[in-house]
Amino acid sequence: MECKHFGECGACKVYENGYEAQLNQKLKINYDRFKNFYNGDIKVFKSPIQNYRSRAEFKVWHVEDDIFYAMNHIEHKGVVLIDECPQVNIHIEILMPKLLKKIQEKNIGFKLFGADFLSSQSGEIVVSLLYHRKLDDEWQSLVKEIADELGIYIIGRSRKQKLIVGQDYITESLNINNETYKFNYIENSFTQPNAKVNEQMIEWAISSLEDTDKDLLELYCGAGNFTIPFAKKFNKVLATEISKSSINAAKSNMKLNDIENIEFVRMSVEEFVGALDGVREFRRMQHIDINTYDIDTIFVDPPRSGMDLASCNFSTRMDNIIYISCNPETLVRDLEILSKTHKVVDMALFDQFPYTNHVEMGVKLKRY
Ligand SMILES: C[S@@+](CC[C@H](N)C(=O)[O-])C[C@H]1O[C@@H](n2cnc3c(N)ncnc32)[C@H](O)[C@@H]1O
Repeated sequence: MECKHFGECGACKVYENGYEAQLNQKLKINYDRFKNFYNGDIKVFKSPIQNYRSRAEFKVWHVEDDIFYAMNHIEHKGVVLIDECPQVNIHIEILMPKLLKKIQEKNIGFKLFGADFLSSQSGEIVVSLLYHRKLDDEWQSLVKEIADELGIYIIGRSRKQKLIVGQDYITESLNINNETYKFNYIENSFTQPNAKVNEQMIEWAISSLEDTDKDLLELYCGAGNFTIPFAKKFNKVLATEISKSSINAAKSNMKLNDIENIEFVRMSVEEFVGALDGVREFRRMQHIDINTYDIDTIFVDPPRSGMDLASCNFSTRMDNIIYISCNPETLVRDLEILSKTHKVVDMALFDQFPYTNHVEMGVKLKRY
């Protein structure tokens, strides 16, 4: 396990023991939860025990003339003031107190209620400052000074306003099977929160792909996090996603990695499945001739709500299904449908969210 104190660190030992105990507990719960679908070994992919989160959202709390980072209390009403946060990556952790100090020095804290951080592993950072007031030119010039002094990008957000100081994205490098992939992560769009676990998740998913000369269909592709490292394994890839900013980022990420065989389409899964079945025509699908695709594998990574019934039924037309889930409860519901035609042949637990009850699961299914 990584220790940021570079040695025999008592504090880290305490973290590590607590971490392992909780991870074992999560594993036990999920063996039990999925026992009706799978009784092989669940592969486990661990997180660093601290400094693992590449993005984090805090409230900004005002106490008289002072301001603090804060979070909602988990057990009761009210907030917890935060003076250190070892969960965020080391670059965000170092930045947090410095930024707060600058906000006070430059007097730009009036009606500031939130600060969202997004960082790459190399330390490129964009911070969104959220306000209950209109932001003016004076704010912009003071914030430019802060951004320059701290070497970060800052976005000011208030109702119907988004002011960009620098740029509204960072570029992350992921190491996947000893190759480097670059991704532009756009502020306020979905990105995987735990970079080290994300790398392991993509590697597991690649290892689950069959060698094939056929094509891949991906639903819920985001900014191409899986799509781009997958592309070499397939002749062509068709990938869909509902968010406009994510699909635009996915297209630019494809270019950033010199990949050409992916077609990204902005469509909800519901629209896409309907369009393929001819229920309705969509202009956004007009340039795609689905008959030129020979798809035998589908990869899905839905939000916490899981897939809908129509998309689950649609997926069962494929020989191979790979499902990444950030909510085991909706995964169980969806497996009830998928397992009627497909057998679960492999499962993995990714500890994206240490010290919480949440886990990310990976499932590989093959047609009976
Ligand atoms: C868990 S994220 C995964 C994104 C991507 N695979 C990644 O690893 O970064 C789920 C994605 O599903 C998208 N999404 C949510 N509801 C959707 C829907 N009904 N149809 C298509 N995409 C949807 C979200 O915008 C988000 O990008």
